[in-house]
Amino acid sequence: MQIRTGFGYDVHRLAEGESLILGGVKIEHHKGTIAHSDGDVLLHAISDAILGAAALKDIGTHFPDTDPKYKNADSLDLLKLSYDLVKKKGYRLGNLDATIALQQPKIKPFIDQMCFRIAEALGEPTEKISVKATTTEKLGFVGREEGVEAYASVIIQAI
Ligand SMILES: Nc1ccn([C@@H]2O[C@H](COP(=O)(O)O)[C@@H](O)[C@H]2O)c(=O)n1
Ligand SMILES: C[C@@]1(CO)OP(=O)(O)OP(=O)(O)OC[C@H]1O
Repeated sequence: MQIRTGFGYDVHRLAEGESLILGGVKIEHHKGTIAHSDGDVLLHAISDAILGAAALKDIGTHFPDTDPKYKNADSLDLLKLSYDLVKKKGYRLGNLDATIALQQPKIKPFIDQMCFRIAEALGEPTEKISVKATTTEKLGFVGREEGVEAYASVIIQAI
């Protein structure tokens, strides 16, 4: 069985009054992400990891942030479309593991819901999906609450 790995990373700036959407879940907070789409940094990292595993470049290539079509786009749709490309190339998700780096708020209460939304968008069981969170102990731009980062790694398998 052919197995391939993929890795994704994304960062978005945080600003007062913007929406904070992570893993398809809206989280009430005084700050949110600045982006062309809905700014779901976690789903962008996961989409890049899935595309990268199949050597299909990245979401910026497939869904450019200069295209008005993707203004305020739901990143669950972009994730689904990314996975459609990977499946078309003959691969299925083995598993995915992701980490969000965010100083505030605590997002642990929303993690299961994020995994559910991701699994639903991919049409895969939740057992294949893992999402974690960390602060950066108040260090760097994440620690200063200027931005949020996400890292994702995946395995895909040839069907
Ligand atoms: N935005 C965040 C950051 C972290 N968590 C959870 O808290 C635990 C402790 O975080 P440290 O950065 O102090 O290690 C971490 O393991 C996460 O479960 C969170 O919910 N939201
Ligand atoms: C998602 C896209 C497309 O709207 O834009 P943004 O929401 O700005 O996100 P980013 O991760 O900077 O780039 C990927 C783009 O394709």
